[in-house]
Amino acid sequence: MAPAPAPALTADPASSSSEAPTYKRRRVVEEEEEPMYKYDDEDEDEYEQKRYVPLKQRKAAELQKIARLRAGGVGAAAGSASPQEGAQSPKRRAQDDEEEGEEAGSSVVKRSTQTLLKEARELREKEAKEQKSEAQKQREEEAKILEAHAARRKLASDLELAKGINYSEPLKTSWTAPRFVRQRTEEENTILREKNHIISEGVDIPPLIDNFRDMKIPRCLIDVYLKNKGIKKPTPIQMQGLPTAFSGRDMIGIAFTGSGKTLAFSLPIVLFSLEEERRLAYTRGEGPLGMIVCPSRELARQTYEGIKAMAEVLAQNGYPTIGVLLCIGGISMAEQSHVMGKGFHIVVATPGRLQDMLEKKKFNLDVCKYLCLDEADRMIDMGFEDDVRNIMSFFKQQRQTLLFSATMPKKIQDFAEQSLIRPVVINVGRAGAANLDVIQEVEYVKQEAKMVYLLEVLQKTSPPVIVFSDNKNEVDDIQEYLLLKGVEAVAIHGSKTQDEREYAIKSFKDGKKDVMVASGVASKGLDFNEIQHVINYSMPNLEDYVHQIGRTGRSGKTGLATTFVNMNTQEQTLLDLKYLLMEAKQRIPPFLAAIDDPRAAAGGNALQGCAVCGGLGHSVKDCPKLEENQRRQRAGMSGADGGGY
Ligand SMILES: Nc1ncnc2c1ncn2[C@@H]1O[C@H](COP(=O)(O)OP(=O)(O)OP(=O)(O)O)[C@@H](O)[C@H]1O
Repeated sequence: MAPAPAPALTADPASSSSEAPTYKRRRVVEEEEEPMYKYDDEDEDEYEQKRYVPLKQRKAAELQKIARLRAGGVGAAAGSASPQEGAQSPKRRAQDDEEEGEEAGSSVVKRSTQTLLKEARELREKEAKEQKSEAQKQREEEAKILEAHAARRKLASDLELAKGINYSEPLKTSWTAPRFVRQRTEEENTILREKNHIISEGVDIPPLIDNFRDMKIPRCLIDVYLKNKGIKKPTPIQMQGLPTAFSGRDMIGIAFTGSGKTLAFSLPIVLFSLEEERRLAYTRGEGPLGMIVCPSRELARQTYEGIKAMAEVLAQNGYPTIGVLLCIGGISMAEQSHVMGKGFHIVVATPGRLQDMLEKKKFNLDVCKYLCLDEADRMIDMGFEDDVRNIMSFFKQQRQTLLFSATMPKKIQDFAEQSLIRPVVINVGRAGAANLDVIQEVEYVKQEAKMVYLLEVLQKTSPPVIVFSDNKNEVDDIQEYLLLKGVEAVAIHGSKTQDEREYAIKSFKDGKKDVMVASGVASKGLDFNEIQHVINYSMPNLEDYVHQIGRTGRSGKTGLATTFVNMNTQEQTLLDLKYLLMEAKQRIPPFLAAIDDPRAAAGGNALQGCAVCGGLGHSVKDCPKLEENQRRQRAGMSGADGGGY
């Protein structure tokens, strides 16, 4: 390659020797018949050497040259001498040439190679720097957004906040793990946790226990209640969650849908009640000892029924009676006055009705020591945060607080952790990951073709099937269409009366109806018997999607989920969905595979996920949930579908 004869080489006053490399290089150029690559500005440069050019002009010419070379990029640079060389000071250039060696021929090749390499390296460095600063900028931007998002008050009662009450030690309970469990080393516990895919964080985490007998649960509950439900062995969230709750520790339990979280928080409250009642029987006006708050009436009722069944089995086996109250909107509390009349231990509630009852002083939380928020993140998302905080202000003493959900974005975890006392965080799988027992199929269906296609998709499995739509009118339309086509379908959404909702759930649960058409909120967390197929008539946000498909594939059985998407589905959501399918090793349809992640092109870590909603396909900067929250805040509305009251 031909060198670029630069004026600086001859003009360097530091080159006193006649053997100066500048000289040799000039000879080489002269001897060459034609340089392999010709520098466009060569002649001009030669000319410039021979006349005086004022400094200002020289600088301007240098700058122009650099700009031209930059515009040409690496490819153009390879065809020329180095753009950097053009920008070098004369002295530096002479030094470079000195370093390049004495021999003319080899010096030509060597110099140009080195220049190109140097140039490429510099370009790479420059690009890396630019990328780094881009990533840095993005991180800073995200941190700011998160800070604003986290600028919520602690999830503590106003009373506690006002009085500056800060409990530092967890509650003490009389429960202890068996000796052989306590004697296990931390390494042994770690191995057991790893074997069961449990990740626990916190200080002094209670050891996990992998069978119900060793948990010191009354025999009748194991032999009757659990056996009747086909429950023999604890699931991972129960192995770690039950000993943690029994020990009085605050906890955040995150495990995929259908993994048995309900038992992990219901059983401890039942056993604490039993112990209290044995110690000193509850009388009229006393209680509750513990509370479970759920985001929807149906979920509250389901949990209530589970606890009632446990209490009945205990009573039938000679244990004291445990009073359980259901406190949800849409039912007459007078019906349950007999429960309140006797004194009761447990309340299962939705936030609105609970708040109402507390404000009307129908009962109080003077002795309440146990609070569980089921689907805690959803409750906060649905706008119940202030209700929950208000409920907390009715507590008069330290409580044990438990938060459970299948989706718990890191930011809500962080926020909740601040409000708990030395909490233990238990994760089974990634928060927000789909249940691996669900086969997920995603189909592109045009908006106008959906209804007809639904009939075809219904044939994929035998009943029972749930069809989800997030629009109440659409829920009604789908039910009507299915009924017209002879499909036994019921519908449930927040605008239905309580009787209609209860009828729908009961007839579907009892197998009298094949299809339930539901809005997401109304059926969240519900545990129906062996749902074969979940159809998402339209794609909801990713967290709702995970909860909705999680109505099938429960208790270790396999289920199918079909989701309709089309051009109305946001690309962001589709990208989130694509990553979720990849994570669960599901088939990715070509139209999803074709969606590129802009972060991947920018060199970002695509699979890190959004700290606000947990979606893997975007960063917090583009979080649709954050946008939705802001929109709601501006409009001053809650996201509840009427389901919580
Ligand atoms: N140890 C167990 N072994 C087998 N089945 C179990 C076990 N524990 C609970 N189940 C059953 O698994 C089903 C799902 O349990 P549960 O409703 O508690 O799930 P979940 O984790 O709360 O799900 P979601 O997040 O959807 O609310 C229920 O029918 C329950 O009876």
